[in-house]
Amino acid sequence: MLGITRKRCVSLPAEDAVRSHGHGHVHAVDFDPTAAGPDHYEPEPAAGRAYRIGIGGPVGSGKTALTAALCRALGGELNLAVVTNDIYTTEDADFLRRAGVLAPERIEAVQTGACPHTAIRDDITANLDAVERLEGRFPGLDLVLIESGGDNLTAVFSRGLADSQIFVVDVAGGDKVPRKGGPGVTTADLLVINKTDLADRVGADLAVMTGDAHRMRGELPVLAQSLVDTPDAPAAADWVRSQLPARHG
Ligand SMILES: Nc1nc2c(ncn2[C@@H]2O[C@H](COP(=O)(O)OP(=O)(O)OP(=O)(O)O)[C@@H](O)[C@H]2O)c(=O)[nH]1
Repeated sequence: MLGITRKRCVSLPAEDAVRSHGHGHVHAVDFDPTAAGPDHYEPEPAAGRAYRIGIGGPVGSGKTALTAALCRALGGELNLAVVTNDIYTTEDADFLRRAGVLAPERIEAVQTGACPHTAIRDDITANLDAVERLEGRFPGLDLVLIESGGDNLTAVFSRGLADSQIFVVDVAGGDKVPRKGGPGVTTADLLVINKTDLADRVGADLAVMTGDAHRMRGELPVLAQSLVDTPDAPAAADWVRSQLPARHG
């Protein structure tokens, strides 16, 4: 015995049943492994730094395309920068620079060298360094969009890195994806169902996708969009605008 209190599953007297959560025992601390919501006492972002929005989701769902669209929509009204994450390349940063959506020096590339979730959730140091370099280069930065590399349904941003997060899935992944859940689908501040223009071609039922998404997310917003039909993502841009004064003002 090490003489420290360890957070582990133990059996407690009946009066502590209030902490029971239905799998046959109670926890010694208020810990619910199925909890989906953020900490109610989550601190506000520190004044004087840029607001940070993480954009995550499965491979190829449209994260870079959404990032480009948001830069086009918001770059004229906000002091904006981007951090991209790729495993072995600077592919997404190169794409955004080539597309000319922001001045090249406003885009920083992080190479994770491992599964993307390791750099947005587990050890966020490289991403924080990139954000701080951008903040140093562009005083008064309003917003940094941090695009994750494509990962699976369990990959979400550490709240220490992103103030809000968008999770992007697409219809080509199949209309079963939203009901499969996972923290990206259930807890992201905005769920985007992308590539709605392809729904008929891949036999995906959009009503099923949005219905399942709302069922999995409760009150949290869901946005179905096509970046072919609306290349500047006006609804997603409005959502980003709504985040800034609410959390930063
Ligand atoms: N038809 C259609 N294609 C789209 C849409 N959004 C993105 N795409 C295309 O889907 C492909 C993948 O988009 P990306 O934005 O690179 O996807 P990503 O999630 O950043 O991909 P990774 O970074 O590799 O995970 C590209 O060819 C995009 O042009 C859309 O709304 N409709």
